Amino acid sequence: MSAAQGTHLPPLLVVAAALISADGRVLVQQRPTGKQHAGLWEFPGGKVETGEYPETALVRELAEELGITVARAALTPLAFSTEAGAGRLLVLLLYRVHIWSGEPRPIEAPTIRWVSPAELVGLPMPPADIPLVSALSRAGCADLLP
Ligand SMILES: Nc1nc2c([nH]c(=O)n2[C@H]2C[C@H](O)[C@@H](COP(=O)(O)OP(=O)(O)OP(=O)(O)O)O2)c(=O)[nH]1
Repeated sequence: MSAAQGTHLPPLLVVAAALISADGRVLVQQRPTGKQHAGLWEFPGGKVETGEYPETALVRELAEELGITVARAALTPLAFSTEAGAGRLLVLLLYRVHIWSGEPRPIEAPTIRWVSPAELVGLPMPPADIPLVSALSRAGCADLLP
């Protein structure tokens, strides 16, 4: 079945965060070995569980992956993308986040990095991230500040 025809499976909803530092840099993390897209850089986040609100899922994922606490009110929708994956449509929602408590540390990922929107463009990332990176780099560092 072609991507244009869609699939019979419901879309896979994934939420992710562009954590933005005081100087306008964005946090990315490397996907762990053994997972799809291993070694590529991604925005922290993960799958929305059945019955879960996207924002609740992202608050949960940021605590699990980076050890930080984020209020739902601190999540601002930034961009989204869709990608026809292996038999299932991925819908990726990206939120911007300026306020959190705790120091982000790589709990599940091998490495995290803070990069400028321009540096993001050159990083190897999953295909669904490309439109999100374009949205971020169009915004530029100054526009990303709160
Ligand atoms: N978190 C995240 N996932 C992304 C990005 N880009 C992208 O294509 N994905 C895809 C990869 C996976 O197919 C899916 C997220 O899966 P995941 O394995 O990170 O989700 P999870 O944390 O819930 O992991 P798990 O419990 O199922 O192992 O979304 C991104 O920037 N961030």
